[in-house]
Amino acid sequence: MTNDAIVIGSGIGGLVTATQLAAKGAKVLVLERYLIPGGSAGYFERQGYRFDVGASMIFGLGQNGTTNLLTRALTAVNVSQDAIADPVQIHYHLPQGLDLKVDRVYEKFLQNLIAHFPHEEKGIRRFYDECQKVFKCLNSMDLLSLEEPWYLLRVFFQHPLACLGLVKYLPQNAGDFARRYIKDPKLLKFIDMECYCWSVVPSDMTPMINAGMVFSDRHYGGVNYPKGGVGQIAQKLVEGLEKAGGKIQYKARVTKILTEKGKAVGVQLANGKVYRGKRIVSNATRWDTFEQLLPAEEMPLNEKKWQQNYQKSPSFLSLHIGVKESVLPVGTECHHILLEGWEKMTAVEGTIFVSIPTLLDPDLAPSGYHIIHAFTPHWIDDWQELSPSEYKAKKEEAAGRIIDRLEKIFPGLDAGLDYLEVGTPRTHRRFLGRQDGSYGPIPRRKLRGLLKMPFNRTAIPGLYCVGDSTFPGQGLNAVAFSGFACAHRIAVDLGF
Ligand SMILES: NC(=O)c1ccc[n+]([C@@H]2O[C@H](COP(=O)([O-])OP(=O)(O)OC[C@H]3O[C@@H](n4cnc5c(N)ncnc54)[C@H](O)[C@@H]3O)[C@@H](O)[C@H]2O)c1
Ligand SMILES: CC(C)=CCC/C(C)=C/C=C/C(C)=C/C=C/C(C)=C/C=C/C=C(C)/C=C/C=C(C)/C=C/C=C(\C)CCC=C(C)C
Repeated sequence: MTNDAIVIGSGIGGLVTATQLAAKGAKVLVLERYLIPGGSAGYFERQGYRFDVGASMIFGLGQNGTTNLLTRALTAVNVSQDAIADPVQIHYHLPQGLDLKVDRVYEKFLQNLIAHFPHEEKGIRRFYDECQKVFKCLNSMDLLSLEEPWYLLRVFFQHPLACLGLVKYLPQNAGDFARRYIKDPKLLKFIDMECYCWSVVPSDMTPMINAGMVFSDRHYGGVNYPKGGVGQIAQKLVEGLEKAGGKIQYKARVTKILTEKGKAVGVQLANGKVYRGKRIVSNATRWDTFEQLLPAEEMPLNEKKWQQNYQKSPSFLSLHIGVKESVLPVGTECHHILLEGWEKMTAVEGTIFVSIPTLLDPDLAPSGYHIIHAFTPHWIDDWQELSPSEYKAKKEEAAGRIIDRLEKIFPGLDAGLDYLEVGTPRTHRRFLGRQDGSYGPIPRRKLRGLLKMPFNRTAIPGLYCVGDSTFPGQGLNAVAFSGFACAHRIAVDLGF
């Protein structure tokens, strides 16, 4: 029997699409090139440590509202994931002595920020309260496919004010609101960093809808770490997928999307095997989908336009560190951002991101040790055409520079090292299957909010895209939304 849907890739976007469809009774096959599911939300194990490969700050595992999309995706296929609440989203170590913690409690966070900028109290409250308005609109309604007119009609009648609110915010960026309410240049730099650390662009280019989600959900459902590591989310989704009758194959690299009379009808694997499906879903990036899996010279016009609007963000240099527990004083927070000069915020090796998951789940490391995952932006071009010894030496030098800088917040780090593995943009390309190891698409210039971000259907009938190069972009909870929307649209198209 032909598959109802074939999903290329088992990132969170692909798995949410697959589980949603399987839960509705569709026959689903997921094809994953790697050995385990999860993509950027995967993991690897070395010497008793379980390291997260990418995603480390997890939204969407809350219990209430409608925006807890990871919890909802798991529940839909009768599985669940224990989550550990993170009391502080980020501890910022920023230039000009701006040392600040983003507390889970909204008012406490505002007070911490206002203490640094008492003259801007009004502006601070107006900006973050505006973000809360976006979130309240989203968190009041079922989140499904915006390409499905009956759904739009239904939510509009159920929640007219929330819908009109979202229509207002869709074409706007967070920076537009920040500059309207706030004047202090240092505070505006801080708002840029608040956006940059998850959207990889400053506030002027960060869609207001996404800022509303992140800046509010962290105080609502909160940032929660999945017990057992980030990789557990994908493992659980696969368990649910299989319970619901869906299938997944690993080491199954799709090299071609097959079309007949312009319609997507199946896929071909690297080993030549062909699978046919009524609908094909690509969880590979749009660049991979339209340049590698389909003939680049036949790229649809709207994809060319998308590439004119969005470019690949840099990749990351990642240090996966095992360290003696004595290096981290009691009370250290799980996530840190380090930047010494504002002008370096978006530069290569400018901002350093740090995640220490063992502070929340000690079982991820041998007893007496912690995991520190430190990462900083890097472009693949700087890592190409190196001999193996040059590559190794370049990794060691870069790791040395990062560790030196981290000594400022974790004195004794170097002396306390137990394990170090360095990942480069090449590592991300190879193991996560992402073109140039990119973290995802970023606007080439200031765009109108999310208006230019495509939904799931593509110009090729029968082919859908899901994941971070579809609306609303990067983030596990964001790609989970894209998965819900994609499955909804396909289910309607197939009459489920
Ligand atoms: N929160 C964080 O700290 C953080 C950090 C890094 C990444 N992320 C997020 O993770 C999300 C990624 O989710 P996603 O769903 O878009 O995708 P993904 O990139 O995680 O997963 C895509 C999957 O498709 C597979 N794949 C790619 N090409 C294939 C092919 N030809 N054949 C078979 N399999 C193939 C890959 O191996 C991978 O498993 C992004 O939104 C990113 O922002 C978050
Ligand atoms: C009817 C009418 C008239 C109308 C209608 C309208 C409507 C309905 C609309 C709607 C819309 C919607 C639904 C939307 C949605 C959205 C969403 C869901 C969104 C989401 C988002 C999310 C996000 C963005 C997230 C993100 C996150 C991230 C990215 C994170 C990351 C992180 C990192 C990287 C960090 C790290 C750090 C350290 C470590 C320190």
